[in-house]
Amino acid sequence: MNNVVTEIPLLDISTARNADGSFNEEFVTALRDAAHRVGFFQIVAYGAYAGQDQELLDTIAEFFRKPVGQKVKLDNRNSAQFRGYTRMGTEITRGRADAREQIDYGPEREALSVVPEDKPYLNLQGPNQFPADFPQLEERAMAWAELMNKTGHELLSAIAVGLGLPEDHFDEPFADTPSWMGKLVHYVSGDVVPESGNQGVGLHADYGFVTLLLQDQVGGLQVQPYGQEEWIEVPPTPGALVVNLGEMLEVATNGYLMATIHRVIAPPAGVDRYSVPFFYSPRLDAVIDKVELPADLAADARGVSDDPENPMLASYGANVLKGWLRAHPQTAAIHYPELAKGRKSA
Ligand SMILES: O=C(O)CCC(=O)C(=O)O
Ligand SMILES: [Fe+2]
Repeated sequence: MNNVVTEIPLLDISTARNADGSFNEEFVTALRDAAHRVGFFQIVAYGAYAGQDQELLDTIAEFFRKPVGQKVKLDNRNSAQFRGYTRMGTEITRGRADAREQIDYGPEREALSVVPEDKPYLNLQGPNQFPADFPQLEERAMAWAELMNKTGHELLSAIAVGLGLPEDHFDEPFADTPSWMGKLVHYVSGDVVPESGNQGVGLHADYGFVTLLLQDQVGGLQVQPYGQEEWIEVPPTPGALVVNLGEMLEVATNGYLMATIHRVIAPPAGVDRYSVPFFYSPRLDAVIDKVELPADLAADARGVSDDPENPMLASYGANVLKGWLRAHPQTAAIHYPELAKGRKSA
């Protein structure tokens, strides 16, 4: 039985490589331990310019202070890609409204004109919705995404090395048209969205490979490491980025690495919380093969979670579309009526 985890590890990613460019063994071991045991950790020194994190959070706060009439011009119900603005309390997790509003965004590409019926997730390629009259939001969000893509690649390379694989093991599924996702999120207290209780976002695991999260100093993000009842808080830490693993890595490693369950408790009355989750993700049509683990690691693989409400799919596109349909039922009913009909809410 595992010991109870009480702390979220903190790693300095500027120590990830030796002077000759190879990965540093001590870093790789600490990363593997954090990823396996907790599934959540924080990193510092990831290469943001001084003040970049706060500037982004301030820009988001300024956007969300605009009247809702202006924000709904970017309504994600107009987007088959689920991009743009989600109104307060309309995103659903575990069947309950979340006390947050947000903008979802991704790579700016044209939607495909023809999508094969058996690959509906290819519809997720398409344009963003950003406010034309507040251009700094798009500029800063996209610059952030570039930094997060670099950081995500570095972390996944180090994770590969920790699993005894070549550092470029996971590169191919990310080549050409990777389908990363960013979110600009504003949480409010539960009394603003009474049906949420105090659910900022309900408990869930992330769909992709690696999530890189910028949170402000308010707090409320909680994690439930594998096999334990106790929730632990991810303490807001100036200069740090929170990292957690998604379902694709759990599938690929047969549960040696886990998509750890987490949630956000809504802030107290009158307090706003802002965060920027970034999901470092491969092409929509990527299918992830299981990796061959060294025997000592394979012995510690825990298998893939068997939650009938949340089957894990090796096809990245199918896995991510499953998540969008569940979280945004109104948008799903408009753009994916056949698929939306077939699923019960989870
Ligand atoms: O805002 C946060 O702190 C976490 C959000 C989250 O877990 C998600 O959007 O997947
Ligand atoms: Fe999450």
